[in-house]
Amino acid sequence: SAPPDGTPLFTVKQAGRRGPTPQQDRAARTKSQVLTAAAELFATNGFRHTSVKDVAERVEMTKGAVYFHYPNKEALAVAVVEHLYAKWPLLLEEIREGGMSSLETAAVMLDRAALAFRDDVVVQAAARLQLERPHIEAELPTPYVDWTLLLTELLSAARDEGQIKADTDPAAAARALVAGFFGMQHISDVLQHRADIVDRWQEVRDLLISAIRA
Ligand SMILES: CCC[C@@H]1OCC(CO)=C1C(=O)O
Repeated sequence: SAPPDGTPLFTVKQAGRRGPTPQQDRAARTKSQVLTAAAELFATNGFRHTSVKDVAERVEMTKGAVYFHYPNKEALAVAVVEHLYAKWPLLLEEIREGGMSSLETAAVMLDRAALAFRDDVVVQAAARLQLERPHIEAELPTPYVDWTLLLTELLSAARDEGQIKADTDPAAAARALVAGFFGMQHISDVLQHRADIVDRWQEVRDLLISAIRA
């Protein structure tokens, strides 16, 4: 029922609203701009040839404004790589809503990953940073393991659902798909700046999936 002083209920709810304040919104936008600028520089020039000064200049902010969000260049690299790995559970959730089979879900996950590696500069930067990890003094997430686990689970379900051969080893097939995808995206990047990644991925995918499909 309405509050005793007659204030419409929605005003009271607005007053207790837990959403971000305009200041918090602005800080979140700035932080995102800084991360994207760092990703663009990491993707193009690599970790060692990118400075916090370069990032600040790219977003027309002071170095202090960058340090407010990220204490150093290594923190920027960690944030970029963490952004890469945060994408996949959300993507899996979205694909699962489509009600596809486990095998189709695995294939579509990697199809979408190919598009992300072609179009998303944060993903491109994360892939380069993972190759440069020996020169980055920070704890970066271990590469490949998330994908291998995700695909192992999907292929185990696909085997149980009769979509792939009963004698398939899901973990071995998952490792082959991750290796195939990683190698494919790396070669496409070196030779074609990933312009042909979708075609190259479809070749790898069709060969590997046809080898295990029931
Ligand atoms: C999906 C294949 C693996 C994927 O390819 C590039 C890359 C960057 O390190 C990956 C990862 O860490 O999982």
